[in-house]
Amino acid sequence: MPVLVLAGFLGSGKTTLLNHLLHRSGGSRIGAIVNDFGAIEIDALAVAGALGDSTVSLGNGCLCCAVDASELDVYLERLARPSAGIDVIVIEASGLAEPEELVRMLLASEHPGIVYGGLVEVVDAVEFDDTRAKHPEIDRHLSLADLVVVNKLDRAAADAPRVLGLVRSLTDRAAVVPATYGRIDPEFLFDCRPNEERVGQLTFDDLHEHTGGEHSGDAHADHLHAAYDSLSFESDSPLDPRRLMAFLDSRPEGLYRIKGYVDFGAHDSRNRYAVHAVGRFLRFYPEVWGSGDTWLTQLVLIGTGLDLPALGKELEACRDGDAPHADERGMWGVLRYVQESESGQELNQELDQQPGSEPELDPDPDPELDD
Ligand SMILES: Nc1nc2c(ncn2[C@@H]2O[C@H](COP(=O)(O)OP(=O)(O)OP(=O)(O)O)[C@@H](O)[C@H]2O)c(=O)[nH]1
Repeated sequence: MPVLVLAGFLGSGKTTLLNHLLHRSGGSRIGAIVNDFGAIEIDALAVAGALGDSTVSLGNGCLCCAVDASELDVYLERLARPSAGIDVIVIEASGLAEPEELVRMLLASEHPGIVYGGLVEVVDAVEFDDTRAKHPEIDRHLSLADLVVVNKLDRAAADAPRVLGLVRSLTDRAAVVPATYGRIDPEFLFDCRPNEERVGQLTFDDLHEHTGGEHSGDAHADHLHAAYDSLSFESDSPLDPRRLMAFLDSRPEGLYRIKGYVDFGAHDSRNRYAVHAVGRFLRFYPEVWGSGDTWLTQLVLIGTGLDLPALGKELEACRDGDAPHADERGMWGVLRYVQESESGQELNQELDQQPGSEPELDPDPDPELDD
């Protein structure tokens, strides 16, 4: 059974692409191993409808460091057994994982039924230049890829030819596929074949180094995630939408990624709100609460140079002390960042936040009434 690695920097669209594949894979059944950087497994929660036999979640830390190949084998074994009826396994790496390490782990796997199926890298076309400037190692990741999906082209239409050309120049014969919301033909995935030469470059010593001995503390010092911290926040009392918006509006530059689910209590008792921030991009996605759901807020914040205790306190201060008296205007700030439908995407394209600024789209018919 082929096992593919789905990698790409924080927020590039890996979970979105995986969800697309899970919905559109035709007759083929995809097993997923989802690896989250934060302690709360937001990505696993977001992998739609697939939780159960065909999805395994590995939380809290990058797979490239958190488990060794034999642990990964246990998870592969679970998905690869014939009774699971799975045709291909996709490992969604955390946005800070080292793809090379994951490939090595798969090549070192002792599971007889699996074969390394290639590396898929997802690129955020909007953030690509900034991400490369901050993390030159991204170029190396792309050079190892067998398929590169240049995503978010809806937000980078004018720049698409340049970004696609640049990505092509950084890859080594990999297929480069343009995409929006990760909507690629699943055939690309099944056709994705690892380049034997690149795989051959990972020597026996590399494999031995990774699987044979203890990791020394320094072995991972140059990994992308070494400079990143994460904060996981959970609250069973609802958050006040105005306070949360004030927090988000003033979030520090280093806070690159926020993801999770927010309970606004009586402000909207029908929906929880999935929230995603990637750089200055911010969106909320209302999702109707299920009857068995526990009403909770669960957030993961990831970034560099963060004062985590201070951020934690600020989030705690977003708790709503006055929940039963929710007024309908309280949600307006949040609703400005809701993408109503995919056809409404154009409206939202220009909504990306500038630090401290208000978005242009204003659903408030009478700004005087706003507090
Ligand atoms: N406009 C736009 N937004 C997108 C596109 N693809 C993904 N997004 C949004 O980008 C945000 C991050 O997407 P995810 O799929 O969670 O990204 P990820 O790579 O799994 O994130 P991490 O696991 O944190 O690294 C979400 O708000 C998505 O809805 C796209 O093509 N266009």
